[in-house]
Amino acid sequence: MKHLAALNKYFISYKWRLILGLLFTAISIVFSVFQPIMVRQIFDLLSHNIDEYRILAHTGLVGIFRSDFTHVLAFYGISILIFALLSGFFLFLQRQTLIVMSRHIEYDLKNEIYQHYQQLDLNFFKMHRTGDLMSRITEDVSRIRMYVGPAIMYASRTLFLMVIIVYLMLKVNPLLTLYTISPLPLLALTIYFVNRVIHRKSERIQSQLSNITSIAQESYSGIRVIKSYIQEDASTKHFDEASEAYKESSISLAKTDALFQPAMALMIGLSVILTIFVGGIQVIQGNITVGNLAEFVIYVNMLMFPFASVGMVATMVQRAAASQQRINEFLQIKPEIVNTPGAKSSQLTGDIKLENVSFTYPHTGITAIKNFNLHIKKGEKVAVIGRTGSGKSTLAQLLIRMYDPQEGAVKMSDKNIRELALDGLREQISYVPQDVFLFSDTIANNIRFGDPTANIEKVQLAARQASVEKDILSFNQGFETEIGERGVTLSGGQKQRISIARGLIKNPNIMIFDDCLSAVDARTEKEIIGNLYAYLKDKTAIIITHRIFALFEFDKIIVLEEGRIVESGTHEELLSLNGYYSELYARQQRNEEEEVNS
Ligand SMILES: Nc1ncnc2c1ncn2[C@@H]1O[C@H](COP(=O)(O)OP(=O)(O)OP(=O)(O)O)[C@@H](O)[C@H]1O
Repeated sequence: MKHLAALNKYFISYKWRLILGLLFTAISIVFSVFQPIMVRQIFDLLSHNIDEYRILAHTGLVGIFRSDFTHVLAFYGISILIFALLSGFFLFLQRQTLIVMSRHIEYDLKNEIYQHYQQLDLNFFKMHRTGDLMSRITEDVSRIRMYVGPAIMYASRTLFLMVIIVYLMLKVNPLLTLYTISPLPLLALTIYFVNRVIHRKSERIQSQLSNITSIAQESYSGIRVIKSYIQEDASTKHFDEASEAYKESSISLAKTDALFQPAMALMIGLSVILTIFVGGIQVIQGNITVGNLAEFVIYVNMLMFPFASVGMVATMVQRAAASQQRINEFLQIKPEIVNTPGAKSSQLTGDIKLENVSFTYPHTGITAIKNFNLHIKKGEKVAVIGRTGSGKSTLAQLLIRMYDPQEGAVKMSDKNIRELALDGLREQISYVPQDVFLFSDTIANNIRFGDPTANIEKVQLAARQASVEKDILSFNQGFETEIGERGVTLSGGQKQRISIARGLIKNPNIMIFDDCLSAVDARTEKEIIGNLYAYLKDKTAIIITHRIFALFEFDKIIVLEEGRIVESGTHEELLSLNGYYSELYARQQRNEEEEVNS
């Protein structure tokens, strides 16, 4: 329960809605208890006057009596209707305040979690599954909403109703009150336990449903692999099994659900019988009137649902507490990569130094960069080459401060990047990652992601520089073509070049390309490199690659192995070393010759 205290700040910011909601609840209940009081008065009026009516029945006065009585009954009927309308109106206002408040809190909480996710660093995302992140922002927040809305509404209604009705009942007859309300706690308890069973079954169904969804999703995205390995039947069988389990659980839940309403009706019936039985004796003994008995029967009915909701509210609160605990776990995680106190933005010229840098991935213990020293001067073009897993991408991640090294310093324009404002640093570096990620949006907007203020001419220029403009114009809708699930499927090379265009449009002083030409053919690669020459003229560029770009004149080429620089120099210098670089170059030359010959 203590976890729910985290929500108090929302109750404080929506205090007026909460207070008004509770006030409307109380007013609606006050109007609703007029109905049993009036019914009692009608019954009493009837039973007092019935003898008089019998006496007058054979005289001419009966007509006058009947017409007067009809007027009285009509008055009561209209009054009951007016009070019911007033009670309903305030019930409407109660929902408008409390339920609307719960929607606002749901919205704020989702935003708070989403914003927090945006602040957290890569390490957090490596350590938690996407499904887990999603379920906390969707399912857990929905459960919190049930607590901040319906649970508060039902609980306050039950409380007000109980206080008022029990007070009115006690005024009439304490003994009958005791008999009437004694089955109610039992009802609340029964509903609580039935609800727990329903909840447990629903949880199982929910997880089976998400299992079915992921099986389906995986098989749609992997449909080419499934078809080429002729695994359609196996895939269908897998889906069938998951569906069967889901069906069984759903039927079992339906059975429990079917018990719920009859159990409630039985409880209400038993309470009404008890009230009529004990109340009837009290009427015969002259302790209460027939009107009181009718009044009590209505009270019992009025108390039933609120009491049944006590069980539901208890379950809602328990579930919300568990969800809030899960949400708090994430909200309490502090990002590790943050602005250090006094961090300032500073203009970066493109001078980069790595001094004795060592970096170990915290959750795997893999040391990807070891005692690394490198100086890249302003405007230099540097190629980083090395076997897979040698630490090339890690080096790029350290430069844009996705991680902080455990030892040594990364300096830009002679300032440790830890002392620079994080946004300012990342704004001045364009990083084109190895794994292309494009959003389900238009091509233009995907490129514009690098510079949201860019006009279409700038977008077109970036696409031209990345040698993808022709491809884009070949689509019917050109730059406005939607990509992603519902749009055009792009080839691997097209995606890579759009990703490059996104990096180029940003136009900063420092560019990092992380193996982002692997999916383009040799001719396109030459074209892009030709364009890049002019573009990168005054910029510092780090090009991580598996392939040697002999055409590009790098100021420096470094070869990494197990997180260390093992070779460094110009193209000619490295060739003369007869090491990894010259071996890679010879292999590449052979492949190219074979391609030409074939
Ligand atoms: N996020 C991560 N968490 C833990 N270990 C990682 C992570 N990323 C990379 N590593 C490990 O660090 C080492 C260096 O990886 P890195 O991605 O920097 O190599 P790379 O040279 O870029 O490889 P490739 O050319 O295949 O992209 C590898 O052993 C890899 O398994």
